[in-house]
Amino acid sequence: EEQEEDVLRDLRLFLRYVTESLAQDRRFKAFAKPVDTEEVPDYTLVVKAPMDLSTLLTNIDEQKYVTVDEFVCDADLIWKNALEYNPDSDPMDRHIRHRACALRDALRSIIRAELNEGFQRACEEIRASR
Ligand SMILES: CC(=O)c1nc(NC(=O)[C@H]2CNCCN2)sc1-c1cc(O)cc(O)c1
Repeated sequence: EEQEEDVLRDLRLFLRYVTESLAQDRRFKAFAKPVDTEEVPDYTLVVKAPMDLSTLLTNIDEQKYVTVDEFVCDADLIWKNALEYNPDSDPMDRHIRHRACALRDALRSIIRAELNEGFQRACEEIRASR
């Protein structure tokens, strides 16, 4: 009902704030858009569930997420995929891994700093009721 839609609207605002904060950080440029599988043909052989910051924003607009944890599951794919696709000692692999770990930490840090416990619980109760 109305109160639930109010909570879910606030969730979308919060998730856009988190995603835009990451998208503005120059360190995370490589994670901004889907990896171009024409340019990187072996990418889909290694990475089974691609994800990027622009796709997160689309998912938010399409009301895919009812809790912060559901959003974090998708957001975590971005850095997990990068670690998986860049396992080697190659300088470029190491460079991308450092940025993937920075994204992992920035994501958790923004959420911990800005998320109200009661609000997260209200979202989880809506998820449980559906
Ligand atoms: C995001 C990601 O996982 C990624 N990984 C890369 N790894 C490499 O290029 C390593 C792979 N091992 C052999 C030596 N090269 S490039 C790259 C990337 C960077 C962008 O600026 C945009 C984009 O779409 C993808």
